[in-house]
Amino acid sequence: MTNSAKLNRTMGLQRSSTSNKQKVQPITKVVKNDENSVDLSLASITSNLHDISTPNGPISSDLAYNSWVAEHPSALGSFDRMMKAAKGKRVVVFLDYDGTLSPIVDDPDRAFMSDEMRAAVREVAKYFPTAVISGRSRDKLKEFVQLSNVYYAGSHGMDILVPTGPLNPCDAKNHTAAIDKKESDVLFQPAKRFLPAIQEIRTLLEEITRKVEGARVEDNRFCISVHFRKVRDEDYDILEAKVKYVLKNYPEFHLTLGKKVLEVRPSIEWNKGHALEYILDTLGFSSSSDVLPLYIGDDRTDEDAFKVIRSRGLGFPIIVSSTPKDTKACYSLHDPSEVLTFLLRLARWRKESSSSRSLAQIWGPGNLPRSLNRGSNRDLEPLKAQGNI
Ligand SMILES: O=P(O)(O)OC[C@H]1O[C@H](O[C@H]2O[C@H](CO)[C@@H](O)[C@H](O)[C@H]2O)[C@H](O)[C@@H](O)[C@@H]1O
Repeated sequence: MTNSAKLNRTMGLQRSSTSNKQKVQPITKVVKNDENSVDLSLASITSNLHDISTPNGPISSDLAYNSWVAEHPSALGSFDRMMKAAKGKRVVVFLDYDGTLSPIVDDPDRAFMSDEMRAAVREVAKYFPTAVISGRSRDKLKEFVQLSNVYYAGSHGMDILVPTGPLNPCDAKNHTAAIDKKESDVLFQPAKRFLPAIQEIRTLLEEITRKVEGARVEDNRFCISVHFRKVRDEDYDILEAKVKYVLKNYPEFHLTLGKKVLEVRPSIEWNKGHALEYILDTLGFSSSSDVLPLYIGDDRTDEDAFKVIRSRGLGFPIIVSSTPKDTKACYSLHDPSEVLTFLLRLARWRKESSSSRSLAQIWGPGNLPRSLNRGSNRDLEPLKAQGNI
């Protein structure tokens, strides 16, 4: 990154009010190079710059990234402003796993989270209700994260384990007592009825992709991933055709695209956005107007959660990306190492503001020194205040 890019990130450039148009939808034709997808408007702005080179190489990618960060300011550079807006609100933290808490690596079984990241998430979860929502199976997710003070939602939110709360009776059919867990926990599995078909599909996919070198099928319980990160470019089309061939006999399923991965999912109206709302409901936060969800994620499926936060009108949708991307997120972080820094700052901020709360009790209401005083109501609506909704 150039010095000017770093400076822009540190400053947390102000976002303009332009809206983004991408919708996360089932795909019919897959566009493969998803990790490098560029916002079309940026592409058009910078398309003529690709040939411009400096003694240090081409400048176009930095320029495109800087313009994008201007639209999606760094959550680190904007941290103080964000926290000022969060004062007096109940912050609930939602984290994606792959590409957010762990770096993207070739082997999905080795996408480990660092000890530092684990400690940071543990610390955040001490101060805020915290959930990890991932495309992974819930068991695998828990195996990676290894924390007992967070909530887990696997299979893109189709497998949620939460403590019993004020449950919506309409959802009762989707609840199962969590046998292996605490008695007070329930499992929410809205795609339960698809399990036998999902297992059939997994077996067929394993068989049919066996001869495509580098292809790998991962069982995520309520969805199946077909990885192509290690598949040769020239073999991709045949892999995609094979996956689609299997799906022809399963009209209740559809295909979506993640980072070098095709994902087979049951066609129910349930995604990470619904999972976020469900978890807020179950924790008893549904009707509170002072709840501020903060969601950090890097992939297409996280866009559903960003959209929900935008429609609530309050919260921080943060995308992790080192390249410009069309997104509904308002803020950005460059990579998992910035996620780590952000989480540490978040926990420290709450720790420090908790101590100033105790001071308020000692000093008595209204007697706090100015520097410790809470923000005014004007500061309590981050998205609105920034013109982001
Ligand atoms: O919702 P997420 O936690 O982001 O999970 C989405 C998918 O992540 C994993 O795949 C991605 O990460 C792998 C490890 O870094 C990488 O090899 C792969 O190319 C990425 O697509 C996971 O393996 C999938 O099952 C998840 O659906």
